Amino acid sequence: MSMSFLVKPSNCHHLSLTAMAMSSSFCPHIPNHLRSRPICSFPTKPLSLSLKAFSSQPSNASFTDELPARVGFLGLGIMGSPMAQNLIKSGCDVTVWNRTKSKCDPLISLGAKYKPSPAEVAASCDVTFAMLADPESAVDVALGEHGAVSGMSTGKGYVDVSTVDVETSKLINGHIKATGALFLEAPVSGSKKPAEDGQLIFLTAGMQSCSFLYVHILLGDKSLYEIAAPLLDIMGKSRFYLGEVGYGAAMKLVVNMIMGSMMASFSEGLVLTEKIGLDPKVLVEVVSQGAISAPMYSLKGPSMIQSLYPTAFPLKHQQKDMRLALGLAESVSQSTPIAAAANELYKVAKSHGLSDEDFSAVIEALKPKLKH
Ligand SMILES: NC(=O)C1=CN([C@@H]2O[C@H](COP(=O)(O)OP(=O)(O)OC[C@H]3O[C@@H](n4cnc5c(N)ncnc54)[C@H](OP(=O)(O)O)[C@@H]3O)[C@@H](O)[C@H]2O)C=CC1
Ligand SMILES: O=CC(=O)O
Repeated sequence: MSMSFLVKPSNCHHLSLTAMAMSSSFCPHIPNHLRSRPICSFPTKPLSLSLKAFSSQPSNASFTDELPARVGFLGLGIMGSPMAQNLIKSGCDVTVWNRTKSKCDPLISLGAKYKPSPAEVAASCDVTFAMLADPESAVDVALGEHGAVSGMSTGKGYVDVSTVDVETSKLINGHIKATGALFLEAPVSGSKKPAEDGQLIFLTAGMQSCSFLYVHILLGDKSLYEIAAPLLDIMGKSRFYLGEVGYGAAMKLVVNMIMGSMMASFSEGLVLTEKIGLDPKVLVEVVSQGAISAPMYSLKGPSMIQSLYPTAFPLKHQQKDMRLALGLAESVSQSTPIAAAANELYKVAKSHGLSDEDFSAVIEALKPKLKH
């Protein structure tokens, strides 16, 4: 039997841990030069076990009223821009960076500072957020040349809110913590509108594990979660702390695996309704009144019927999440046949040039004539 504890280390002797680097070796996007580096440091003695049982729970309480003085934001796409905007509007001192510099301009007009690299943002801020497209870009921005890690040091924190796989999150965690800084993974549930409205749901985790015989010990504390809490509360409506790094990423992938399958199934219902001569608008109405009602169907159904897919959540990201969720299921030999079938539909949609449309464009993969 394995048990989990929160461990509060009271001393800071550091130990390089290569096991995590090895665990990342099956991650094809991880650059070779990072695979062999010792990537993780953590306090080793004395391990003063506080023995507080590990738990996951939603929280709405703020741990502190104080906002971190300087906040960095890397990645200003559909999600990153409104999230950073909400921080600026709430009075935070925000410094931004984006690969395509022009996306920084609207935020600079709102009062944000600009630095020309992730390293310089991290070096000039107390807490730096990253909202990148996928595992490859999250690794590039954190660990690449002039990446955020080069600007991190003791007393700083890095919060990765991108949707990535468990191995990527652990890899970035290891490199950030090796600088003496703190790491929190905090992917979000909620799309463009919830990001604009400050209504996101954060799925966070920041500890790391170590096994002694049959005892599974969690190392680290929740301090970055507590420091970042007021910022998360500006951008979101709720936050969950799920313990060990990887559980936030995994929860997000499970949620999006369900969402991707739901959208594929809804798409089949809409095209079948139309084909048999029923009005798909009525289907949307019927669904909205019953037990399978979901905001997503009511929100996206009417535009799907008109073959319109204004992008809130790009289809390429939904397919990425299906792929990563299937990998997660594979890692524990769990059968997920519905998600696997849905993933095929997203792949077909991508092959027809629908990657940058909203993920509801997956319905086009079911039509004899594709929109594009
Ligand atoms: N949109 C949504 O509804 C939601 C998205 N998510 C997740 O949030 C993350 C961001 O999504 P979203 O904002 O929609 O995506 P976008 O595609 O709009 O933005 C992606 C961001 O990543 C940057 N980027 C991509 N590749 C690289 C790279 N190689 N190096 C540096 N920067 C790079 C882009 O920079 P550039 O501008 O230069 O291209 C951009 O800032 C994804 O992981 C997604 O799965 C989570 C919840 C909801
Ligand atoms: O990841 C997408 C979302 O809507 O959540």
